[in-house]
Amino acid sequence: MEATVNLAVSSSLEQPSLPPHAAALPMVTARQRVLAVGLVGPGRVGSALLDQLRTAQPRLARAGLELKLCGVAASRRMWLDADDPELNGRYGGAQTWRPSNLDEFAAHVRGDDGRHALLIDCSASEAVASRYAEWLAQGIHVVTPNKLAGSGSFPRLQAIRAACVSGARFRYEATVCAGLPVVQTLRDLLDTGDELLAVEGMFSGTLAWLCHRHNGSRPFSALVREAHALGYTEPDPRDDLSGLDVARKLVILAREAGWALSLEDVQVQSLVPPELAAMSPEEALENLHLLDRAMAREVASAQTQGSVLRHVASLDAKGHASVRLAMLPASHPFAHSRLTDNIVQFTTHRYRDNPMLVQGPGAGPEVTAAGIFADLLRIAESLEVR
Ligand SMILES: NC(=O)C1=CN([C@@H]2O[C@H](COP(=O)(O)OP(=O)(O)OC[C@H]3O[C@@H](n4cnc5c(N)ncnc54)[C@H](O)[C@@H]3O)[C@@H](O)[C@H]2O)C=CC1
Ligand SMILES: N[C@@H](CC=O)C(=O)O
Repeated sequence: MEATVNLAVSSSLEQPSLPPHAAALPMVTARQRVLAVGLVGPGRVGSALLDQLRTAQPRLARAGLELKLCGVAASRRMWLDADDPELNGRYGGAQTWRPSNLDEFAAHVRGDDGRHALLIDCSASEAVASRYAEWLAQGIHVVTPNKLAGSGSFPRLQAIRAACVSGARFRYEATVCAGLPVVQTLRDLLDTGDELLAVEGMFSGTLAWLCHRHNGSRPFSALVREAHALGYTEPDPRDDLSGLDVARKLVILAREAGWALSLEDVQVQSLVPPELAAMSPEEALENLHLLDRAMAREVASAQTQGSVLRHVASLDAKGHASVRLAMLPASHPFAHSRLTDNIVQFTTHRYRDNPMLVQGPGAGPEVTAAGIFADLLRIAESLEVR
């Protein structure tokens, strides 16, 4: 899905208009930190992020951070803005779309004046994830909700980490449970000397919402379509339904803890029947009714037993990792979750008897965008004035 990009973002290069009350604020006289930002993947999450960044620009400028939103790249087209009249002239003016080229895009955002630059990947693309190491090595910071680098080939992830010797930073909080502070919480536990023993919980906003809403009154496929329209699902909802998306999150958390887990090590129960799995993404969206019979049986069986369906996952230090649809008694703590609630339960050496819980909405463009934005701000905090 490619959402329409609000080109008003290009006006970031103009003086932002201040809200009326801001006129009373003292003008910032100290030198501003400047951060050039390029966004790849203006879909549901990317568009929500552009809105949030644009809204925050005046506030951030008053706090000493000038965000230069200078480019958006989609899969086939990209838009570049520039302070450079020659470049603008050559392409018929800023705010013009032209064929996407990630080399050109990264070079444009990086500039040649030694400024701080950051690329945000809001795609779900392998091709984009494969560029991170190169960008980081060039000193460009990278922030992403895309799970493919964190859960994919281990050598590629090692190359990404190694490329950070340039001083550029790689942050990916939104890859696990969207805007919830999960990766940072785990990092803080480990950095302060705690030891991770196990993680369990509900890691899919889509499956949480589907389990919460599925009571047999509507076909399961209709609910999946609604979750897709609300922006909760992956671009291909089969990634959620097959358990792959949650398996990726487990791998990211395990690797954060220094455990060498890969996707093949995760035992996954898929809800996608083989005939649906074999279809193209477009065909699959047309044939979601193939899910209905089995899911009607699951919910009927849970109701007969006075239980609820919940999509749960777990991971431990021995490398046992699993993702499954469970029938839980109504008294189980996970049974009380609502809507897109994710629950992450960290059992650590310090939190051994009473595990630490992080809980809240775990999918949707706005909360995900906010998680990405928070990563951007953490990087911005550490920037020197140039
Ligand atoms: N929707 C959610 O609640 C959450 C999503 N995420 C992740 O955020 C990312 C984006 O998700 P959505 O916005 O929901 O998907 P989306 O399908 O709405 O947007 C993806 C965008 O990336 C673009 N794209 C694809 N390949 C590209 C390429 N090679 N170069 C440039 N652009 C490319 C697509 O055209 C599309 O505009 C995914 O990686 C997803 O896993 C993470 C946490 C929560
Ligand atoms: N599709 C995912 C989005 C967040 O990662 C989910 O439903 O959890």
